[in-house]
Amino acid sequence: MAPTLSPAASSSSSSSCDGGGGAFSLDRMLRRPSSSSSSAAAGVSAASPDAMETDSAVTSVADYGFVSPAAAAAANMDDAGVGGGGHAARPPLAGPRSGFRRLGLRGMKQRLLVVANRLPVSANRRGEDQWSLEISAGGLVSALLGVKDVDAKWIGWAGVNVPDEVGQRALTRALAEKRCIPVFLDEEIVHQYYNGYCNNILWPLFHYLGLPQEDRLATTRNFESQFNAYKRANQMFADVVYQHYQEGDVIWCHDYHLMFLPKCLKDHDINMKVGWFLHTPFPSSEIYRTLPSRSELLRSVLCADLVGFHTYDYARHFVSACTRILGLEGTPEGVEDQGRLTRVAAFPIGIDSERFKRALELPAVKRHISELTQRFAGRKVMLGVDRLDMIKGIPQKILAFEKFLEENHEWNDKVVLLQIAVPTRTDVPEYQKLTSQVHEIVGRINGRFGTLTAVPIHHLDRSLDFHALCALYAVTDVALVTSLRDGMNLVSYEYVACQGSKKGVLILSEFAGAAQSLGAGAILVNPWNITEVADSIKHALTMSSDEREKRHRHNYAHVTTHTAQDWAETFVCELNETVAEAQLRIRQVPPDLPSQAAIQQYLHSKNRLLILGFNSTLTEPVESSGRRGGDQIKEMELKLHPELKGPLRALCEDERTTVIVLSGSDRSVLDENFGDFNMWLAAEHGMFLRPTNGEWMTTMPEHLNMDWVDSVKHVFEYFTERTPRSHFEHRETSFVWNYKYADVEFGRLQARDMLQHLWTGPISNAAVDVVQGSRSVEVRSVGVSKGAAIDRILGEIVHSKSLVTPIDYVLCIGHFLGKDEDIYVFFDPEYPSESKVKPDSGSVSLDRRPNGRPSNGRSNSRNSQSRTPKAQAAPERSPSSSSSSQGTPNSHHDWREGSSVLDLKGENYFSCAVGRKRSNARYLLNSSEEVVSFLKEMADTTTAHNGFQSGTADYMFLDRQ
Ligand SMILES: O=P(O)(O)OC[C@H]1O[C@H](O[C@H]2O[C@H](CO)[C@@H](O)[C@H](O)[C@H]2O)[C@H](O)[C@@H](O)[C@@H]1O
Ligand SMILES: O=c1ccn([C@@H]2O[C@H](COP(=O)(O)OP(=O)(O)O)[C@@H](O)[C@H]2O)c(=O)[nH]1
Repeated sequence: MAPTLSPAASSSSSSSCDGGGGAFSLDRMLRRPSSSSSSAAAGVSAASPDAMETDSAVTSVADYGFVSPAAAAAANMDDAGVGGGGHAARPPLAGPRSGFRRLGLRGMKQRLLVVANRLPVSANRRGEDQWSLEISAGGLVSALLGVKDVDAKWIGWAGVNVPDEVGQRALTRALAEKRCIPVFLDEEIVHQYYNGYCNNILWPLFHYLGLPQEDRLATTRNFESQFNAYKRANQMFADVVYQHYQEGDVIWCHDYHLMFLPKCLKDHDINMKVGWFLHTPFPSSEIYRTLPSRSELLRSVLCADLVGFHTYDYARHFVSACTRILGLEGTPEGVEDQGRLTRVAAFPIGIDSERFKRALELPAVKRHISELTQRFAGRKVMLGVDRLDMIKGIPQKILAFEKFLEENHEWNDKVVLLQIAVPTRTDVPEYQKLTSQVHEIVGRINGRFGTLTAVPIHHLDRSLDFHALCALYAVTDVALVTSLRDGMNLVSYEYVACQGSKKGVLILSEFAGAAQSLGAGAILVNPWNITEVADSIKHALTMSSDEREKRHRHNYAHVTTHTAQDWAETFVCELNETVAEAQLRIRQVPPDLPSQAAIQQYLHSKNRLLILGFNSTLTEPVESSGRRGGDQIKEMELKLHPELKGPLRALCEDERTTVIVLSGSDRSVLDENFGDFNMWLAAEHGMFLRPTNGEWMTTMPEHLNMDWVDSVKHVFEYFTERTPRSHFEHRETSFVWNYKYADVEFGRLQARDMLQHLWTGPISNAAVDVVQGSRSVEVRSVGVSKGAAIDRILGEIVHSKSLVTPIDYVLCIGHFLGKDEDIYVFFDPEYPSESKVKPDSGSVSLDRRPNGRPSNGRSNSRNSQSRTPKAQAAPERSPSSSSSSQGTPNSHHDWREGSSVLDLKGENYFSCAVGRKRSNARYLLNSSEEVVSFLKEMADTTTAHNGFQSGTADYMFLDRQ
């Protein structure tokens, strides 16, 4: 499995995937169709002849083949790529990375649907129903073409507007030959979605160029419609996926064009396996958060099961954006939202290096090489190959070259820079401006340094075919990659792959993803530092052959072992594993509270106990998200949800119901919110108890050691002062430091540091528990926990109410920290009794009661629960100390001995965690809003039920004294 948030090593780490057995296969995509099959389809003409393959051993870029139906049939595969004996017809793949988990029916292979904005071919119309197809240039296309042995279809836009049905049908047929499926986008949507939102907004932003600044108002106005078009376009891609999806397929969405797609897909079918990979950088959250639609896009991407990036940095930025902007939990594995994990990892892409090496052996390429060698004899040749995009730093590169010429006159006639600038996104004004800017600089420099016979810069505004490109890569002495930002940059990989004999030097921008993999062998530069780049050019041109060789060897080893195929296999394998793990996790998540059953059992029971947490259970929701963090002041002042007042009062007034609010908050907070309710209040995790209409008393175990308080206070003050927007609460038996509103990453670091202090500092031997929440650190005396307290609280209630009927219904709802979840277990009749006493739980302190009588721990309690109830009055006790303002409950009684106060079986015990998926509770409610609806319904139903019964039965009052 790929290590998450660390590079998913693309060469060896996926061997575990083989465990799934069988070959996952995308291989047809790369098979070269026979000439008959490629021209046989009606209306399909061959791609441009100069790009056609001349050596049968190597596939050319132009028809880098997708399987034809005939070829598929020959391999016993149907057109959908799922054939009866498909995989048997093919030899098993060699090597440790060859296997992907095979899912689905025996003999069928898992299929991959690659969804990317662009198909790997662009279509040119040759007549009403005639199309020619040509490979499109670009990193993503090159990488996926390098992926062999996977059974895939590619869904995307053919890069052309086809308004008529005849044309659409013909193109669909032609593309089917290449296992491509078109998404038809009309001109307006392409303008708004592709030129607008993708290339004018997301692309510059993701490459740190910021949002468009001129004419702010117009941008804001356009933004809305462009974003809507973006969503619409993503939905159109999704619609095509639905049509072709078969259960078990893997859907791999690519790039910033399709950030909305994971959501569309999961909304349609939650069981789809969806991966999303970003080919560009993901910027620092400080840049990303300027995007108006930032949250919607993040949330949509998080719908995917697996989210991949080229580098660890991009993955880290993404997780950081999710924590800071959405307020979600970033974990080493990814991003967690309400217990659902989206795995996030780095999967550095590679190339099909063998294809380049083989190409160098082709006669056509050799011819090119010899022509170029002659043409530039006596001069060193430097090469730049880029799409004409501002992120590629072409002007900066040329200016650095100018500076080099300026400072090194001896090189004036001895070096040439060949710059291939492939036109791209030519409809976007920014790109048009860049073209003129580059032309102007090139013209100026050539004018300045050129001679009658030679110019220093050869600038080509066009793409080259594969053979010409390989030849160029092979003959040049230096490659100059000066991207201002670049997701990876495959040109640098391709250059290294073709330099087996020459061992030329790679000058590489430190802002390209490739710098992380090729940084050791390349000369790394900051492209903004023109002087540094100029110096590096000199260094490269004058480098000793020994140094060149060493550097080259390093990079060559990387490029030839981290291939595109490894990349894709690792990603798909990881996606399969992620989904399998998620399914396991889901199985462990408790089910939703069966509210009807809980209400019906409640109605038909005679003596009920409701234990309710307060914070995030009964409180009114406060909008809170990440950095802005909602309303801190409001949230710090806990308030009972206004809609709960009525229902809660109705439940409390029912004679057969005892309600306890059990909270970590201190007494004043509970007094303020529940002072006039007919209920029991337990503050500070149950260390203080207030009976209905009574006074507070303490339930603290005797000898509770509080010597640690001063030291802890000192540590908490120290960290609060140094962590903006954090705060701490000092309670009688605990301290809580809360950093929910602080910068999440800083808060987490500070928390880690604080824990170090607490564990190793002056209180390391104190009798305290350090409890970590998701954004808090709490220190409590040993023995302070809700589970431990409930034992004492229950004893107190039993006494005060002189119970004659056993409690035959318990509902316990709370958003409790792990440590306090022992309360769920305390009542659970089906929980093994041994596990109810946790070594560090407060129940241990019960055994130290001064009367020396063992409190029986949980086993007695459990025995009594499982016995047939015999209503017994609880033992007599001395007058309650609850009348004193700070009394102590009778600690000598043992309310369970010889009595059966609990009559709980599985069906009348409902423990329920709020908003936590990992819980010991039996059930879940997802939010405090759900708690509100549930308690309302319970109260309403009970009122109606009691009303109906009141005329006929008085028994409800008979069970109590
Ligand atoms: O289709 P276009 O709009 O013309 O753009 C071409 C592609 O450019 C981007 O490529 C990125 O992917 C490469 C492979 O992962 C990576 O090496 C490079 O750094 C990126 O810029 C873009 O992400 C693709 O979607 C475009 O198709
Ligand atoms: O004339 C050309 C120039 C470049 N490329 C290919 O375009 C890709 C560029 O990928 P890169 O990752 O360097 O950058 P991107 O253009 O995707 O941002 C490489 O695979 C090149 O081989 C091409 O096919 N024809």
